[in-house]
Amino acid sequence: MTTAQEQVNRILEAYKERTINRVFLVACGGSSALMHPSKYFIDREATTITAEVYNSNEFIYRNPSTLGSDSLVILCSHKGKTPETTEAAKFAKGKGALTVSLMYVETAPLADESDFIVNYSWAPPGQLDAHPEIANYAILYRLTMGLLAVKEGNKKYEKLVQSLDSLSTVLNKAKEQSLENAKAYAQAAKDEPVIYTMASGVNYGIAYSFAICILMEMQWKHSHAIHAGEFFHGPFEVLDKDVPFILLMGLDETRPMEERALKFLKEHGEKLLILDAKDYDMSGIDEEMKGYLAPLLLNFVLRVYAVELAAATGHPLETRRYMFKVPY
Ligand SMILES: O=P(O)(O)OC[C@H]1O[C@](O)(CO)[C@@H](O)[C@@H]1O
Repeated sequence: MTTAQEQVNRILEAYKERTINRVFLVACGGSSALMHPSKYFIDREATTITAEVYNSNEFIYRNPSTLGSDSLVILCSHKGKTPETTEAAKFAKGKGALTVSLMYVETAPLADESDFIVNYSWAPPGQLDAHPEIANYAILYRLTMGLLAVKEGNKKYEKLVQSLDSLSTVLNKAKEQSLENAKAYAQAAKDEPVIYTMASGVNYGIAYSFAICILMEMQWKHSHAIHAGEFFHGPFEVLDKDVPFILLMGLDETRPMEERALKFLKEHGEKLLILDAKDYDMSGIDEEMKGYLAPLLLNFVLRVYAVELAAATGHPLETRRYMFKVPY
């Protein structure tokens, strides 16, 4: 097997051979959540290229009229077996798009329907990946920052590659710093029937994945990922001293929205978990990359909390009643 970096390099070469003016980021569930930071990056930095995040099934039903030979479609599925995502790759290829699929296995139905694949590194929740610099979030940034480097001369790709060398150290320190707090939080929150998550900008996808994958899928707790700007347009009405909220504070341009939500949460709520990227040591990460890489840090820290929550609830993260068990 070639290394993920070699696979990425080949894809960056392939970008040079074609016109690309639109990126579709297509996946389901947790794999969809991890596409959001890359859309944020393209929205902020690209001058000629746009990006959209689609659920795989909706991508086919909605059938965007701009999907065609000038499109890059990036798909992701952990084991490359989610049927909607394989169908979406086939659909995109049929429209003439360049299809690139991420998965952590070497062979899978999704690979068969894609022009290129990247095999990313993967570790179970809360465990430090031996190679976080080539885990899924990092690969997505390599592919999207690499795209803007190739097509628009954007300089962030080099800064990304250098910064990713320090990611392992950053995450290691974050785990040490979080473990005791995570254990205490898990004891306090284990019997809560509902926990809301909130974030904005580059971190919204992280809040979404913690709500739908960790709390709902893996802990069977009610949840909803609330956008920090949308909080004031409905959701804040449920806030009270006994309603738990998790707020992610990032380092990106939308942080003022999270700060506004924090102020209100502190005034009217009590059961709050605030995870602020500012509180972690991000030495080695380029200043210009800290905002973009904060979701990788916060996502990892949240997984440390997830492991402790599962231990406290006695509900293993692997337990499912429907997923992969009944027809759907
Ligand atoms: O397509 P993937 O990434 O293999 O996803 C399969 C499942 O894994 C999750 O991402 C997390 O368990 C779910 O949301 C999804 O249904």
